[in-house]
Amino acid sequence: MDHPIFIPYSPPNGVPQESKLATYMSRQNTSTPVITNLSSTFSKINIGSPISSKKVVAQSPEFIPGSRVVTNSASASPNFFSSFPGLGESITYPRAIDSPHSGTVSPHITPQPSPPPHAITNCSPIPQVVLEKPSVVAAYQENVGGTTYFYPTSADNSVTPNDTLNSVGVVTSIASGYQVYPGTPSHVAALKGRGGNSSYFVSDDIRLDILNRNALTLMQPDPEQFPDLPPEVDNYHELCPIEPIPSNPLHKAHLGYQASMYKATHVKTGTRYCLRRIHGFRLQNTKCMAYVDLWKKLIHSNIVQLKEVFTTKSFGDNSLVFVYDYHPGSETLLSKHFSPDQLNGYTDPFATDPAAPRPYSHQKNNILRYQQTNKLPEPLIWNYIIQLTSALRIIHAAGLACRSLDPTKIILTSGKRLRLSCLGVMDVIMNDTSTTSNPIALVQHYQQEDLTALGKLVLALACKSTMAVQRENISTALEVVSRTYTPDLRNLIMYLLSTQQRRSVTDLMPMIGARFYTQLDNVQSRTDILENEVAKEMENGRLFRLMVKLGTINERPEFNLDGTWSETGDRYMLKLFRDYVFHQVTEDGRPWLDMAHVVQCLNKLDTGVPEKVCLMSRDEQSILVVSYAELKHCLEQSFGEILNASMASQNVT
Ligand SMILES: Nc1ncnc2c1ncn2[C@@H]1O[C@H](COP(=O)(O)OP(=O)(O)OP(=O)(O)O)[C@@H](O)[C@H]1O
Repeated sequence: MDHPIFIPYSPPNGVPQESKLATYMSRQNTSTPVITNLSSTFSKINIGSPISSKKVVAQSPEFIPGSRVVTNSASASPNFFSSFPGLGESITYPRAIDSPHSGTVSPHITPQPSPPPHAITNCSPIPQVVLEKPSVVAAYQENVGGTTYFYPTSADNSVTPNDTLNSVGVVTSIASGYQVYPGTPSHVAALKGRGGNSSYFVSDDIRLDILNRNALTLMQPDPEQFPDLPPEVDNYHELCPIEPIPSNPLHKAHLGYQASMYKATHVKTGTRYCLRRIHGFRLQNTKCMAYVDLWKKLIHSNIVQLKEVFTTKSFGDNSLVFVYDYHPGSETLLSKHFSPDQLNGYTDPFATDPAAPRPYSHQKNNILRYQQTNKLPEPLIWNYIIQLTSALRIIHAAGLACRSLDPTKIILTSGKRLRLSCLGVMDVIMNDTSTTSNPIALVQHYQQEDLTALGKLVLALACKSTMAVQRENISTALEVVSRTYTPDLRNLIMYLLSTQQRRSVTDLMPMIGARFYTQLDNVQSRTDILENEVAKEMENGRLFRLMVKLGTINERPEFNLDGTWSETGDRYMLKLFRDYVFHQVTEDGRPWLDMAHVVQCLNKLDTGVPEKVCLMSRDEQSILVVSYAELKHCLEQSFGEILNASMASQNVT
């Protein structure tokens, strides 16, 4: 590790014994600090530092020393990887205190704004390049912000600055000396209209969506509004109704049984689940639990997984509870596409009484006008078909049937994701599969019913009316579909509604055809976008952890009864570093804010690169030249002390 170089301004030949710097030096048992004359030292070192009074060429100390030729200093601007000018070229000597922040000033700099994100993404960080073997016979040339850098390359000219040769002579890439988010990849930037964004933080739409889901996940019920909620039901507590509990007990669902939905937290794991409670239900026998076991094993991106089923008296009755994964912010297909406020002011013409004395042509025109205004885009309907058939395919393959393919039992979450939400309920409530002599034939019958239900659902979506699937409306509805959608969609519906033949979900695949590729492309593009968001947040998360360590150490009022702990030794160095990173000011004393500077410094600290940095004491009397490696050591050391002390105190208590 590099020895830090201490540069006292006054007195010239040493650091005052009582100074804070001295506390740092005295902790350096193994390394002898180099104390040197300020100006002579500055003329020798060539490092990035904010201390400068004039604009100088952008240069990154990570570029190979000695192998770089800078050709265009005038137009050079600093970039994300080299925010600061080199000390060797221009120095503002520490002055007597003359700043508005008298006594507490940070090093002065000539602020040089970071380039905009797109410019940043164009820079090439070339840290720590180690060309091991080949003799340098040619130069690789690169222009960064108007400055041309030359790098040595191998004899065959095939080695770029990012390349090195491993011991067996095979070209391999080496990673940069410190981690950094390299900017939006071009293939994601091209998806901008589809959600790509070039900021360094997660995009607004994704952020809002996640915030909303988090808020719903953490939501607690108002005890005054729900006084009857049991505090605990089986292994679940913190029950919170997902929908208003119907005051009218005659509001029935699921074959005559009232049902209600709750979000709940598992007492042991803290995971949130969705409980579907069937009120007043007595389970006659447990044979149906074999089906529950089959459902529990079914995992698919288009179904809400069933976790467990239990009976309980905690609600004051005999309730049957189905526990599912919780998908916050979901809405049913019914409320998304068939609620009155989705009908653009129209009333559903299919819902009007067919026996009403109105000429048929009038009714038909009415339907067509309504349908034209409310029509769902055909790609969206195919998107739904692909997702629903995808779920049905694995359900049927598992020897099960959905039995609840209904717009109220299909939930929709962000990204147009559909999930079947009520699986297994019918198998338990009806319990008919256990009483029949031929359960396989019964399941096959229900599978056929699933396909009919799918046909009706697609027809309802295409006509934007749940009434379109009524027996008396079907022929008109099919006519409407023929007029407004492709023959493929009509044929699919016809196939699903034709009950004479035995149908299979796999027969739908050729009907979907090449639309499957469109869907795949959309999903993969979305994955690319989300992966880029993760890449950003991964870096942000890493820097956050680093900031937590720094914040835990900096300004700690007292440690182990030592009130000066955070101001002395390693911690003093970290305090000066904190000033260097966050408290820069311009020459006229204004705060200088540059996110790129902060990110770059923290990244270098995290990795502990050998690059040196100039830290100035607040009284501006001393400058310390120290490597990031040394700072990292200080950080780890100091945080380790705090960590150990915290664990020791835990052991005591
Ligand atoms: N697994 C789940 N996670 C989160 N919310 C869900 C989940 N399943 C359903 N929901 C939500 O719970 C609410 C009620 O669902 P439910 O299946 O009872 O529909 P419904 O329209 O109330 O039907 P019904 O009138 O038959 O009860 C809906 O808003 C739905 O989005």
